[in-house]
Amino acid sequence: MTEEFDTEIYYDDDADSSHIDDETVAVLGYGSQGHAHAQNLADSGVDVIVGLREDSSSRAAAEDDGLRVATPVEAASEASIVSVLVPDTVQPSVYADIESELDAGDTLQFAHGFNVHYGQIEPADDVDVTMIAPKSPGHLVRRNYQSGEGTPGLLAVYQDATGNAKEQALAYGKAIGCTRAGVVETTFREETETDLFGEQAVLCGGVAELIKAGYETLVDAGYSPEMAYFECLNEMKLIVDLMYEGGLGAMWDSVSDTAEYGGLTRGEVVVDDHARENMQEVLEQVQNGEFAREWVTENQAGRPSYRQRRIAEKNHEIEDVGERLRDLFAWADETETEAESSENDSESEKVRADD
Ligand SMILES: NC(=O)C1=CN([C@@H]2O[C@H](COP(=O)(O)OP(=O)(O)OC[C@H]3O[C@@H](n4cnc5c(N)ncnc54)[C@H](OP(=O)(O)O)[C@@H]3O)[C@@H](O)[C@H]2O)C=CC1
Ligand SMILES: CC[C@](O)(C(C)=O)C(=O)O
Ligand SMILES: [Mg+2]
Ligand SMILES: [Mg+2]
Repeated sequence: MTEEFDTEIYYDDDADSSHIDDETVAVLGYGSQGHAHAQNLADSGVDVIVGLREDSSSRAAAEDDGLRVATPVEAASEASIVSVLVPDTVQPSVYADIESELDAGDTLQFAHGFNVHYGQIEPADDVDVTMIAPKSPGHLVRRNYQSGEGTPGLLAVYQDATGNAKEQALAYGKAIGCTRAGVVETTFREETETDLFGEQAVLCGGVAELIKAGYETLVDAGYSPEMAYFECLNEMKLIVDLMYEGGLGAMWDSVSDTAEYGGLTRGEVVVDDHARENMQEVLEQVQNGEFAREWVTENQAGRPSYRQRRIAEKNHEIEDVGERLRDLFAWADETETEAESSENDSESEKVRADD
């Protein structure tokens, strides 16, 4: 454990596998996170049972991967740790089905705090409620486990009925490979609010809008779509790789002085005070529950706005240009292989299903 920072970071040596070795873990869902947790747990010697609907499209994949599969109710009934890895929007109804299968002293384990934090799931007082949230898409959680690297994650304890919740969560984090890289202790509230803000304002929403706005600015000014694609989307990965390896400094060191001066003076023109005020508003809507209420209502209404926005995003010109360009260049094969290996990525399956 290191205490160099205010937050504590836990590694393999801080986790005692005996807290999970003799338990049965029900992994509900076999999508992005579910397939990674289930396979990593099993490879770490933990008894795993995957909980899926009778007619689940994921059932064949889980069985092909050598895992036992049952319904969520059967799996929860057999297990002492229930890892809830179905989509956030269906977790409340799946929880309602399995609630009566939880015995005193069992554990409800999450990878994101949305439903507990916003009161969509109210666990009984006599169960432990914990979170190990890998800070990564599920396919990398699996890939990093297999390569030996591990994936950084967060640990939080919402409810400690047994007095053993944190130790068991750490053992779970070790079994899925997170403590190899490092696990940071946090709370359900902090994980939920920072995760939602990050994906909305920066990682997913912010970056996608920045890319499209840059692309449209160049194309509207008469530059070729191919140039705009390379400049605003393709090169993004190469720049972010440098930041990932060595922070912003590594990126500024590697680009030309011209890029560095231009970036340092013009970046703040684009992300100006107005953009920062908008970010603040996005954060407030996460903090005061407005986003959560909107997302719950959107689902209850059958996702009309979500579907419409997905279609518009898919039909953006940059997607067509990118598809054609990726086919023409050497890295196309590698990209395709990675996408194909993401068979369990239900996000991409959902998009395909909506097509
Ligand atoms: N995606 C990620 O990388 C990350 C996700 N998380 C969190 O992990 C959790 C899981 O997310 P994610 O992995 O994206 O989920 P997915 O969308 O990938 O989950 C899909 C899986 O859930 C099953 N499922 C869907 N609906 C039901 C249902 N009603 N009953 C039973 N099973 C069902 C699907 O099976 P079927 O074939 O039956 O539809 C499929 O196996 C969430 O809390 C999320 O916030 C945290 C960090 C990153
Ligand atoms: C960044 C998106 C994420 O929060 C994640 C992969 O961590 C998610 O909800 O998928
Ligand atoms: Mg996240
Ligand atoms: Mg998230």
